Amino acid sequence: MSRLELHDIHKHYPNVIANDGISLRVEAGRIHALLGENGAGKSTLMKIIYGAVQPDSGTIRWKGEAITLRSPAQARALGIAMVFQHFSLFDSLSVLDNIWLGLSPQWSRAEVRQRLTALCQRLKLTLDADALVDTLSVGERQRVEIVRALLTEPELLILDEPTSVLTPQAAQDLFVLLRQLASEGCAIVYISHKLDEIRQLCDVCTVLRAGRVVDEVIPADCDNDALARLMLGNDPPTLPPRQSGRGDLRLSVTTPTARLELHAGEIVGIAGVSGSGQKALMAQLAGETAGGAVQLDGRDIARMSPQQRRRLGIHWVPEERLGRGAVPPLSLHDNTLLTRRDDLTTRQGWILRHKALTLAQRVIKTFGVKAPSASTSAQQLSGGNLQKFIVGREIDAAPSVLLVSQPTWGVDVGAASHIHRALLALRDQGCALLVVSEDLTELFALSDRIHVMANGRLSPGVACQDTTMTQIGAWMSGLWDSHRDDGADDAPQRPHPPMKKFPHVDA
Ligand SMILES: Nc1ncnc2c1ncn2[C@@H]1O[C@H](COP(=O)(O)OP(=O)(O)OP(=O)(O)O)[C@@H](O)[C@H]1O
Repeated sequence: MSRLELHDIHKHYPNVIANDGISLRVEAGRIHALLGENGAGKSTLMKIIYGAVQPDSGTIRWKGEAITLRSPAQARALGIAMVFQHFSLFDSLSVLDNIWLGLSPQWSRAEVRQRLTALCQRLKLTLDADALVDTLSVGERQRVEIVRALLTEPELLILDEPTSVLTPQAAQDLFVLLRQLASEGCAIVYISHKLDEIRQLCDVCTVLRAGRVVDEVIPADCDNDALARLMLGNDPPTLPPRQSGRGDLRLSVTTPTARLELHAGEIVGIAGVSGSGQKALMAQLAGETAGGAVQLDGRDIARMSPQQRRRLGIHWVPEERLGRGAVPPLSLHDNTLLTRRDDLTTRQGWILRHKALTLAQRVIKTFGVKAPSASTSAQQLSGGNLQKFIVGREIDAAPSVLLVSQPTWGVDVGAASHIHRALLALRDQGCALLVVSEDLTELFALSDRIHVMANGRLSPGVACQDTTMTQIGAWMSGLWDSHRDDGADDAPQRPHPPMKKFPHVDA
Protein backbone atom coordinates (compact mmCIF):
# COMPACT_ATOMS: atom_id res chain seq x y z
CA MET A 1 0.00 0.00 0.00
CA SER A 2 1.34 3.40 -0.98
CA ARG A 3 1.84 6.07 1.65
CA LEU A 4 0.11 8.55 -0.66
CA GLU A 5 -1.77 8.00 -3.86
CA LEU A 6 -3.12 10.70 -6.14
CA HIS A 7 -5.57 9.85 -8.89
CA ASP A 8 -6.56 12.14 -11.77
CA ILE A 9 -6.03 15.45 -9.95
CA HIS A 10 -7.28 18.54 -11.79
CA LYS A 11 -6.78 22.14 -10.79
CA HIS A 12 -7.67 25.18 -12.91
CA TYR A 13 -6.84 28.80 -12.24
CA PRO A 14 -8.30 31.57 -14.37
CA ASN A 15 -6.78 31.02 -17.84
CA VAL A 16 -4.40 28.30 -16.60
CA ILE A 17 -4.71 24.55 -16.12
CA ALA A 18 -2.13 24.01 -13.39
CA ASN A 19 -2.80 20.26 -12.91
CA ASP A 20 -4.41 18.35 -15.75
CA GLY A 21 -5.22 14.84 -14.55
CA ILE A 22 -2.17 13.96 -12.46
CA SER A 23 -1.82 10.48 -10.93
CA LEU A 24 1.09 9.63 -8.66
CA ARG A 25 2.08 7.08 -5.99
CA VAL A 26 4.49 8.03 -3.24
CA GLU A 27 5.93 5.08 -1.30
CA ALA A 28 7.19 4.92 2.29
CA GLY A 29 10.98 4.93 2.53
CA ARG A 30 11.50 6.41 -0.92
CA ILE A 31 12.65 9.81 -2.10
CA HIS A 32 10.42 10.80 -4.99
CA ALA A 33 11.51 13.65 -7.24
CA LEU A 34 9.10 15.90 -9.05
CA LEU A 35 10.69 17.53 -12.06
CA GLY A 36 9.20 20.01 -14.49
CA GLU A 37 9.88 23.39 -16.02
CA ASN A 38 8.70 26.61 -14.38
CA GLY A 39 4.93 26.65 -14.26
CA ALA A 40 4.57 22.90 -14.94
CA GLY A 41 2.32 22.58 -11.88
CA LYS A 42 4.63 21.07 -9.24
CA SER A 43 3.96 23.54 -6.43
CA THR A 44 0.22 23.45 -7.07
CA LEU A 45 0.23 19.66 -6.76
CA MET A 46 2.23 19.81 -3.54
CA LYS A 47 -0.07 22.46 -2.07
CA ILE A 48 -2.97 20.12 -2.84
CA ILE A 49 -1.23 17.32 -0.93
CA TYR A 50 -0.60 19.73 1.93
CA GLY A 51 -4.24 20.89 2.04
CA ALA A 52 -3.31 24.47 1.15
CA VAL A 53 -5.07 24.32 -2.21
CA GLN A 54 -8.24 22.35 -3.03
CA PRO A 55 -8.29 20.35 -6.27
CA ASP A 56 -11.21 20.79 -8.67
CA SER A 57 -11.48 17.00 -8.96
CA GLY A 58 -9.50 13.81 -8.32
CA THR A 59 -8.85 11.45 -5.42
CA ILE A 60 -6.23 11.49 -2.67
CA ARG A 61 -5.52 8.32 -0.68
CA TRP A 62 -3.43 8.41 2.49
CA LYS A 63 -2.19 4.94 3.48
CA GLY A 64 -4.93 3.43 1.31
CA GLU A 65 -7.79 5.51 2.66
CA ALA A 66 -9.56 8.14 0.55
CA ILE A 67 -9.33 11.55 2.24
CA THR A 68 -10.29 15.14 1.59
CA LEU A 69 -7.64 17.55 2.74
CA ARG A 70 -9.24 20.81 3.75
CA SER A 71 -6.35 22.57 5.46
CA PRO A 72 -2.62 22.36 6.18
CA ALA A 73 -3.50 21.75 9.85
CA GLN A 74 -5.34 18.59 8.81
CA ALA A 75 -2.40 17.50 6.64
CA ARG A 76 0.05 18.12 9.51
CA ALA A 77 -2.16 16.10 11.87
CA LEU A 78 -1.83 13.18 9.45
CA GLY A 79 1.96 13.52 9.44
CA ILE A 80 2.50 15.56 6.26
CA ALA A 81 5.03 18.38 6.46
CA MET A 82 6.03 20.83 3.77
CA VAL A 83 8.89 23.24 3.22
CA PHE A 84 7.71 25.92 0.81
CA GLN A 85 9.74 27.74 -1.80
CA HIS A 86 8.48 31.03 -0.40
CA PHE A 87 8.94 31.44 3.29
CA SER A 88 6.11 31.56 5.77
CA LEU A 89 7.87 33.15 8.72
CA PHE A 90 7.08 36.14 10.91
CA ASP A 91 9.87 38.66 10.38
CA SER A 92 9.45 40.33 13.75
CA LEU A 93 9.74 37.09 15.76
CA SER A 94 12.82 35.11 16.67
CA VAL A 95 13.81 31.86 14.98
CA LEU A 96 12.78 29.93 18.09
CA ASP A 97 9.36 31.59 18.34
CA ASN A 98 8.69 31.03 14.67
CA ILE A 99 9.45 27.35 15.08
CA TRP A 100 7.62 27.00 18.38
CA LEU A 101 4.45 28.65 17.01
CA GLY A 102 4.47 26.36 13.99
CA LEU A 103 4.69 23.17 16.08
CA SER A 104 2.28 21.13 18.10
CA PRO A 105 1.18 23.00 21.27
CA GLN A 106 2.16 20.07 23.52
CA TRP A 107 5.84 21.11 23.35
CA SER A 108 7.02 23.86 25.66
CA ARG A 109 9.26 26.62 24.34
CA ALA A 110 12.21 25.19 26.31
CA GLU A 111 11.58 21.76 24.84
CA VAL A 112 11.49 23.17 21.34
CA ARG A 113 14.79 24.97 21.98
CA GLN A 114 16.36 21.70 23.11
CA ARG A 115 15.10 19.73 20.10
CA LEU A 116 16.17 22.52 17.78
CA THR A 117 19.70 22.55 19.16
CA ALA A 118 19.96 18.77 18.87
CA LEU A 119 18.67 18.75 15.29
CA CYS A 120 21.00 21.57 14.22
CA GLN A 121 23.94 19.65 15.67
CA ARG A 122 22.89 16.52 13.82
CA LEU A 123 22.43 18.50 10.61
CA LYS A 124 25.58 20.59 11.16
CA LEU A 125 23.45 23.69 10.66
CA THR A 126 24.25 27.00 12.27
CA LEU A 127 21.08 28.66 13.43
CA ASP A 128 20.87 31.30 16.13
CA ALA A 129 17.60 30.46 17.91
CA ASP A 130 17.29 33.97 19.31
CA ALA A 131 17.99 35.92 16.12
CA LEU A 132 15.07 37.88 14.68
CA VAL A 133 13.98 36.43 11.33
CA ASP A 134 14.10 39.94 9.91
CA THR A 135 17.89 39.92 10.24
CA LEU A 136 18.37 36.59 8.43
CA SER A 137 19.42 36.03 4.85
CA VAL A 138 17.27 33.88 2.57
CA GLY A 139 19.60 30.92 3.14
CA GLU A 140 19.16 31.19 6.88
CA ARG A 141 15.38 31.55 6.52
CA GLN A 142 15.39 28.41 4.40
CA ARG A 143 17.17 26.60 7.22
CA VAL A 144 14.49 27.73 9.70
CA GLU A 145 11.77 26.34 7.43
CA ILE A 146 13.57 23.02 7.01
CA VAL A 147 14.22 22.42 10.70
CA ARG A 148 10.65 23.43 11.57
CA ALA A 149 9.33 20.77 9.19
CA LEU A 150 11.78 18.13 10.43
CA LEU A 151 10.93 18.74 14.07
CA THR A 152 7.37 17.47 13.41
CA GLU A 153 8.88 14.03 12.61
CA PRO A 154 6.73 13.71 9.46
CA GLU A 155 5.64 10.53 7.64
CA LEU A 156 5.59 12.44 4.37
CA LEU A 157 7.93 15.34 3.88
CA ILE A 158 7.53 17.64 0.89
CA LEU A 159 10.49 19.84 0.00
CA ASP A 160 10.09 22.51 -2.68
CA GLU A 161 13.60 23.40 -3.88
CA PRO A 162 15.21 23.10 -0.47
CA THR A 163 18.79 23.50 -1.64
CA SER A 164 18.35 26.58 -3.80
CA VAL A 165 20.11 28.73 -1.23
CA LEU A 166 22.25 26.09 0.51
CA THR A 167 25.96 25.67 -0.15
CA PRO A 168 27.05 22.43 -1.81
CA GLN A 169 28.30 21.12 1.56
CA ALA A 170 25.09 22.06 3.38
CA ALA A 171 23.14 20.40 0.58
CA GLN A 172 25.18 17.20 1.00
CA ASP A 173 24.49 17.29 4.75
CA LEU A 174 20.79 17.67 4.01
CA PHE A 175 20.92 14.68 1.65
CA VAL A 176 22.47 12.52 4.36
CA LEU A 177 19.65 13.50 6.66
CA LEU A 178 16.97 12.91 4.01
CA ARG A 179 18.39 9.45 3.26
CA GLN A 180 18.34 8.68 6.94
CA LEU A 181 14.73 9.86 7.24
CA ALA A 182 13.80 7.71 4.25
CA SER A 183 15.56 4.68 5.73
CA GLU A 184 13.44 5.18 8.85
CA GLY A 185 10.32 4.92 6.66
CA CYS A 186 9.53 8.54 5.86
CA ALA A 187 8.25 9.20 2.33
CA ILE A 188 9.85 12.23 0.76
CA VAL A 189 8.71 14.29 -2.22
CA TYR A 190 11.54 16.38 -3.53
CA ILE A 191 11.10 19.24 -6.01
CA SER A 192 14.26 20.59 -7.56
CA HIS A 193 15.55 22.05 -10.79
CA LYS A 194 19.03 20.70 -10.06
CA LEU A 195 19.31 17.58 -12.16
CA ASP A 196 22.52 16.38 -10.51
CA GLU A 197 20.80 16.45 -7.14
CA ILE A 198 17.84 14.47 -8.38
CA ARG A 199 20.10 11.83 -9.90
CA GLN A 200 22.20 11.61 -6.77
CA LEU A 201 19.43 11.62 -4.20
CA CYS A 202 16.12 10.38 -5.54
CA ASP A 203 14.86 6.81 -6.03
CA VAL A 204 12.22 7.71 -8.57
CA CYS A 205 11.37 10.81 -10.59
CA THR A 206 8.02 11.91 -12.03
CA VAL A 207 8.34 14.40 -14.86
CA LEU A 208 5.58 16.98 -15.38
CA ARG A 209 5.01 19.11 -18.43
CA ALA A 210 2.16 21.63 -18.73
CA GLY A 211 0.27 20.11 -15.80
CA ARG A 212 0.53 16.49 -16.97
CA VAL A 213 2.74 13.53 -16.09
CA VAL A 214 4.93 12.84 -19.12
CA ASP A 215 7.10 10.07 -17.64
CA GLU A 216 8.30 8.33 -14.52
CA VAL A 217 11.97 7.29 -14.50
CA ILE A 218 14.72 6.00 -12.22
CA PRO A 219 16.92 9.13 -12.16
CA ALA A 220 20.14 7.22 -11.44
CA ASP A 221 19.69 5.49 -14.81
CA CYS A 222 19.39 8.80 -16.71
CA ASP A 223 21.94 11.46 -17.57
CA ASN A 224 21.21 15.17 -17.13
CA ASP A 225 20.54 15.70 -20.82
CA ALA A 226 17.93 12.95 -20.86
CA LEU A 227 16.17 14.41 -17.81
CA ALA A 228 16.28 17.94 -19.27
CA ARG A 229 14.89 16.66 -22.57
CA LEU A 230 12.02 14.86 -20.84
CA MET A 231 11.19 18.00 -18.92
CA LEU A 232 11.51 20.58 -21.69
CA GLY A 233 10.37 18.42 -24.58
CA ASN A 234 13.51 19.38 -26.53
CA ASP A 235 17.26 19.83 -26.10
CA PRO A 236 18.32 22.43 -23.54
CA PRO A 237 20.09 25.50 -24.97
CA THR A 238 23.84 25.92 -24.50
CA LEU A 239 25.86 28.96 -23.47
CA PRO A 240 27.44 31.02 -26.25
CA PRO A 241 31.25 31.36 -26.48
CA ARG A 242 32.85 34.09 -24.41
CA GLN A 243 34.18 37.00 -26.41
CA SER A 244 34.39 40.30 -24.67
CA GLY A 245 37.33 41.99 -22.97
CA ARG A 246 37.63 43.98 -19.81
CA GLY A 247 36.96 47.70 -20.26
CA ASP A 248 37.18 50.76 -18.04
CA LEU A 249 36.60 50.69 -14.31
CA ARG A 250 32.93 51.49 -13.61
CA LEU A 251 31.89 50.72 -10.04
CA SER A 252 34.15 50.21 -7.06
CA VAL A 253 33.84 49.86 -3.33
CA THR A 254 36.54 49.57 -0.73
CA THR A 255 35.71 47.19 2.09
CA PRO A 256 37.83 46.65 5.22
CA THR A 257 39.40 43.51 3.74
CA ALA A 258 39.48 44.00 -0.03
CA ARG A 259 38.56 46.29 -2.86
CA LEU A 260 35.80 45.24 -5.23
CA GLU A 261 36.01 46.59 -8.75
CA LEU A 262 33.57 46.12 -11.60
CA HIS A 263 34.87 46.92 -15.06
CA ALA A 264 32.80 47.42 -18.18
CA GLY A 265 32.44 44.16 -20.08
CA GLU A 266 33.12 41.80 -17.19
CA ILE A 267 31.18 39.70 -14.75
CA VAL A 268 32.44 39.52 -11.19
CA GLY A 269 31.02 36.68 -9.11
CA ILE A 270 30.57 36.71 -5.35
CA ALA A 271 30.55 33.24 -3.82
CA GLY A 272 29.77 32.43 -0.22
CA VAL A 273 27.33 30.89 2.18
CA SER A 274 24.13 32.94 2.28
CA GLY A 275 24.21 35.31 5.23
CA SER A 276 27.94 36.02 5.06
CA GLY A 277 27.49 39.71 4.30
CA GLN A 278 26.40 39.62 0.65
CA LYS A 279 23.14 41.37 1.48
CA ALA A 280 24.93 44.29 3.16
CA LEU A 281 27.35 44.58 0.25
CA MET A 282 24.51 44.67 -2.28
CA ALA A 283 22.61 47.23 -0.19
CA GLN A 284 25.70 49.43 -0.07
CA LEU A 285 26.28 49.23 -3.82
CA ALA A 286 22.60 49.69 -4.72
CA GLY A 287 22.13 52.62 -2.34
CA GLU A 288 19.75 51.02 0.13
CA THR A 289 22.26 51.84 2.82
CA ALA A 290 24.24 55.05 2.51
CA GLY A 291 27.95 55.41 3.12
CA GLY A 292 31.09 53.42 2.42
CA ALA A 293 33.57 54.23 -0.30
CA VAL A 294 31.40 53.61 -3.37
CA GLN A 295 32.43 55.19 -6.65
CA LEU A 296 30.94 55.13 -10.12
CA ASP A 297 33.30 56.22 -12.91
CA GLY A 298 35.53 57.81 -10.29
CA ARG A 299 32.66 59.82 -8.76
CA ASP A 300 31.61 59.40 -5.13
CA ILE A 301 28.05 58.06 -5.11
CA ALA A 302 28.00 56.77 -1.53
CA ARG A 303 25.24 59.11 -0.42
CA MET A 304 23.04 58.75 -3.47
CA SER A 305 19.63 57.09 -3.17
CA PRO A 306 18.76 53.93 -5.14
CA GLN A 307 16.66 56.08 -7.50
CA GLN A 308 19.57 58.44 -8.18
CA ARG A 309 21.85 55.49 -8.80
CA ARG A 310 19.35 53.98 -11.23
CA ARG A 311 19.43 57.23 -13.17
CA LEU A 312 23.17 56.69 -13.53
CA GLY A 313 22.54 53.23 -14.94
CA ILE A 314 22.95 51.01 -11.87
CA HIS A 315 20.19 48.39 -11.64
CA TRP A 316 19.91 45.44 -9.33
CA VAL A 317 17.94 42.31 -8.58
CA PRO A 318 17.52 41.60 -4.86
CA GLU A 319 17.55 38.05 -3.51
CA GLU A 320 13.98 38.23 -2.17
CA ARG A 321 11.61 37.99 -5.10
CA LEU A 322 8.38 38.61 -3.23
CA GLY A 323 8.29 41.75 -1.14
CA ARG A 324 11.43 43.42 -2.50
CA GLY A 325 11.79 42.30 -6.11
CA ALA A 326 8.04 42.52 -6.63
CA VAL A 327 4.91 43.59 -4.75
CA PRO A 328 2.89 40.34 -4.58
CA PRO A 329 -0.71 41.64 -5.02
CA LEU A 330 0.17 44.11 -7.80
CA SER A 331 -0.08 43.22 -11.47
CA LEU A 332 3.07 42.61 -13.46
CA HIS A 333 2.65 45.89 -15.31
CA ASP A 334 2.33 47.81 -12.05
CA ASN A 335 5.41 45.97 -10.81
CA THR A 336 7.42 47.49 -13.65
CA LEU A 337 7.00 50.84 -11.87
CA LEU A 338 9.04 49.63 -8.90
CA THR A 339 12.33 50.06 -10.73
CA ARG A 340 11.47 51.61 -14.09
CA ARG A 341 9.57 54.69 -12.94
CA ASP A 342 11.64 57.15 -14.93
CA ASP A 343 10.89 55.35 -18.18
CA LEU A 344 7.19 55.14 -17.39
CA THR A 345 6.18 58.57 -16.09
CA THR A 346 5.93 62.06 -17.58
CA ARG A 347 8.05 64.90 -16.20
CA GLN A 348 5.05 65.97 -14.15
CA GLY A 349 4.89 62.51 -12.59
CA TRP A 350 1.92 61.10 -14.52
CA ILE A 351 2.15 57.36 -14.99
CA LEU A 352 2.10 56.26 -18.62
CA ARG A 353 0.10 53.07 -18.11
CA HIS A 354 0.24 51.98 -21.74
CA LYS A 355 4.05 52.15 -21.57
CA ALA A 356 4.11 50.10 -18.37
CA LEU A 357 1.87 47.56 -20.06
CA THR A 358 4.07 47.40 -23.16
CA LEU A 359 7.17 47.00 -21.01
CA ALA A 360 5.62 44.17 -18.99
CA GLN A 361 4.46 42.45 -22.18
CA ARG A 362 7.94 42.79 -23.69
CA VAL A 363 9.60 41.23 -20.63
CA ILE A 364 7.03 38.41 -20.59
CA LYS A 365 7.72 37.67 -24.26
CA THR A 366 11.50 38.06 -24.25
CA PHE A 367 12.05 36.00 -21.13
CA GLY A 368 9.37 33.39 -21.80
CA VAL A 369 7.53 34.23 -18.57
CA LYS A 370 4.49 31.97 -18.27
CA ALA A 371 1.73 34.35 -17.24
CA PRO A 372 -1.79 34.63 -18.64
CA SER A 373 -1.30 38.38 -19.17
CA ALA A 374 0.56 41.46 -17.93
CA SER A 375 -2.39 42.12 -15.61
CA THR A 376 -1.75 38.90 -13.68
CA SER A 377 -0.62 39.64 -10.13
CA ALA A 378 2.97 38.80 -9.20
CA GLN A 379 1.81 36.35 -6.53
CA GLN A 380 -0.06 34.27 -9.11
CA LEU A 381 3.12 33.43 -10.98
CA SER A 382 5.07 30.27 -10.23
CA GLY A 383 8.33 31.01 -8.39
CA GLY A 384 10.61 30.55 -11.39
CA ASN A 385 8.41 32.62 -13.67
CA LEU A 386 8.40 35.53 -11.25
CA GLN A 387 12.19 35.32 -11.06
CA LYS A 388 12.39 35.45 -14.86
CA PHE A 389 10.13 38.52 -14.85
CA ILE A 390 12.19 40.39 -12.24
CA VAL A 391 15.55 39.63 -13.85
CA GLY A 392 14.07 40.45 -17.28
CA ARG A 393 12.70 43.80 -16.06
CA GLU A 394 16.19 44.91 -15.01
CA ILE A 395 17.98 43.55 -18.08
CA ASP A 396 15.39 45.34 -20.24
CA ALA A 397 16.56 48.64 -18.69
CA ALA A 398 19.88 48.17 -20.56
CA PRO A 399 21.84 49.03 -17.41
CA SER A 400 25.49 50.00 -17.51
CA VAL A 401 25.99 48.27 -14.15
CA LEU A 402 23.85 45.32 -13.09
CA LEU A 403 23.98 43.76 -9.64
CA VAL A 404 22.17 40.43 -9.43
CA SER A 405 21.57 38.29 -6.40
CA GLN A 406 20.82 34.60 -7.03
CA PRO A 407 19.89 35.12 -10.72
CA THR A 408 18.48 31.66 -11.32
CA TRP A 409 17.08 30.77 -7.94
CA GLY A 410 14.17 28.39 -8.56
CA VAL A 411 14.49 28.68 -12.32
CA ASP A 412 14.39 25.57 -14.55
CA VAL A 413 17.43 24.58 -16.66
CA GLY A 414 16.01 26.01 -19.88
CA ALA A 415 15.14 29.35 -18.31
CA ALA A 416 18.38 29.45 -16.31
CA SER A 417 20.32 29.10 -19.51
CA HIS A 418 18.20 31.88 -21.04
CA ILE A 419 19.00 34.20 -18.10
CA HIS A 420 22.69 33.27 -18.25
CA ARG A 421 22.81 34.08 -21.94
CA ALA A 422 21.08 37.41 -21.34
CA LEU A 423 23.66 38.28 -18.64
CA LEU A 424 26.55 37.32 -20.92
CA ALA A 425 25.04 39.35 -23.76
CA LEU A 426 24.80 42.37 -21.46
CA ARG A 427 28.44 41.89 -20.56
CA ASP A 428 29.38 41.68 -24.22
CA GLN A 429 27.61 45.00 -24.73
CA GLY A 430 29.91 46.55 -22.13
CA CYS A 431 27.80 46.31 -18.98
CA ALA A 432 29.66 45.72 -15.70
CA LEU A 433 27.98 42.91 -13.78
CA LEU A 434 28.13 41.61 -10.24
CA VAL A 435 26.55 38.21 -9.67
CA VAL A 436 26.00 36.96 -6.12
CA SER A 437 25.25 33.26 -6.05
CA GLU A 438 25.64 30.24 -3.83
CA ASP A 439 25.82 28.07 -6.90
CA LEU A 440 29.50 27.67 -7.72
CA THR A 441 28.74 25.97 -11.02
CA GLU A 442 26.78 29.02 -12.06
CA LEU A 443 29.50 31.39 -10.91
CA PHE A 444 32.21 29.50 -12.78
CA ALA A 445 30.06 29.43 -15.93
CA LEU A 446 29.45 33.19 -15.85
CA SER A 447 32.22 35.01 -14.05
CA ASP A 448 35.49 36.46 -15.26
CA ARG A 449 36.62 36.99 -11.68
CA ILE A 450 35.39 35.68 -8.34
CA HIS A 451 35.47 37.03 -4.81
CA VAL A 452 34.22 35.16 -1.77
CA MET A 453 32.34 36.54 1.21
CA ALA A 454 32.77 34.83 4.55
CA ASN A 455 31.81 36.17 7.99
CA GLY A 456 31.20 39.62 6.57
CA ARG A 457 34.68 39.79 4.95
CA LEU A 458 35.38 40.08 1.26
CA SER A 459 38.20 37.97 -0.18
CA PRO A 460 40.56 39.21 -2.87
CA GLY A 461 39.43 38.69 -6.43
CA VAL A 462 40.78 35.83 -8.49
CA ALA A 463 40.39 35.18 -12.20
CA CYS A 464 38.15 32.18 -12.78
CA GLN A 465 40.69 30.28 -14.86
CA ASP A 466 43.30 30.71 -12.10
CA THR A 467 41.20 29.02 -9.44
CA THR A 468 39.12 25.92 -8.82
CA MET A 469 35.85 25.14 -7.10
CA THR A 470 37.83 23.41 -4.36
CA GLN A 471 39.85 26.55 -3.67
CA ILE A 472 36.77 28.78 -3.70
CA GLY A 473 35.07 26.23 -1.43
CA ALA A 474 37.97 26.56 1.04
CA TRP A 475 37.80 30.35 0.83
CA MET A 476 34.13 30.12 1.78
CA SER A 477 35.30 29.25 5.27
CA GLY A 478 37.42 32.41 5.31
CA LEU A 479 40.75 30.79 4.43
CA TRP A 480 42.29 33.07 1.82
CA ASP A 481 44.79 35.16 3.74
CA SER A 482 47.87 33.80 1.97
CA HIS A 483 46.50 34.88 -1.42
CA ARG A 484 47.47 38.15 -3.11
CA ASP A 485 44.66 40.15 -4.71
CA ASP A 486 44.84 40.10 -8.50
CA GLY A 487 41.60 41.97 -9.00
CA ALA A 488 43.20 45.41 -9.06
CA ASP A 489 43.43 47.71 -12.05
CA ASP A 490 46.71 46.28 -13.27
CA ALA A 491 45.31 42.75 -13.67
CA PRO A 492 46.48 41.45 -17.05
CA GLN A 493 43.99 40.76 -19.82
CA ARG A 494 43.43 37.03 -20.02
CA PRO A 495 41.93 34.92 -22.75
CA HIS A 496 38.56 33.51 -21.80
CA PRO A 497 38.33 29.78 -21.14
CA PRO A 498 36.84 27.64 -23.89
CA MET A 499 33.11 27.62 -24.32
CA LYS A 500 31.38 25.50 -21.78
CA LYS A 501 28.03 23.85 -22.08
CA PHE A 502 25.54 25.03 -19.47
CA PRO A 503 26.91 22.99 -16.56
CA HIS A 504 23.60 22.00 -14.98
CA VAL A 505 22.89 19.86 -18.00
CA ASP A 506 26.35 18.39 -18.51
CA ALA A 507 26.14 14.64 -18.16
N1 LIG B 1 -2.95 31.32 -7.04
C1 LIG B 1 -2.83 31.25 -8.38
N2 LIG B 1 -3.63 31.97 -9.19
C2 LIG B 1 -3.52 31.89 -10.54
N3 LIG B 1 -2.63 31.10 -11.18
C3 LIG B 1 -1.81 30.36 -10.41
C4 LIG B 1 -1.85 30.39 -8.99
N4 LIG B 1 -0.89 29.54 -8.51
C5 LIG B 1 -0.29 29.00 -9.59
N5 LIG B 1 -0.84 29.50 -10.73
C6 LIG B 1 -0.45 29.15 -12.10
O1 LIG B 1 -0.47 27.72 -12.24
C7 LIG B 1 0.62 27.27 -13.04
C8 LIG B 1 1.44 26.24 -12.28
O2 LIG B 1 2.14 26.91 -11.23
P1 LIG B 1 3.04 26.15 -10.17
O3 LIG B 1 3.46 27.15 -9.14
O4 LIG B 1 2.34 24.94 -9.70
O5 LIG B 1 4.29 25.73 -11.08
P2 LIG B 1 5.68 25.07 -10.69
O6 LIG B 1 5.84 23.86 -11.55
O7 LIG B 1 5.75 24.86 -9.23
O8 LIG B 1 6.70 26.20 -11.17
P3 LIG B 1 8.13 26.71 -10.55
O9 LIG B 1 9.13 25.68 -10.92
O10 LIG B 1 8.37 28.00 -11.27
O11 LIG B 1 7.91 26.89 -9.08
C9 LIG B 1 1.42 28.52 -13.43
O12 LIG B 1 1.03 28.90 -14.72
C10 LIG B 1 0.99 29.55 -12.40
O13 LIG B 1 1.06 30.85 -12.93
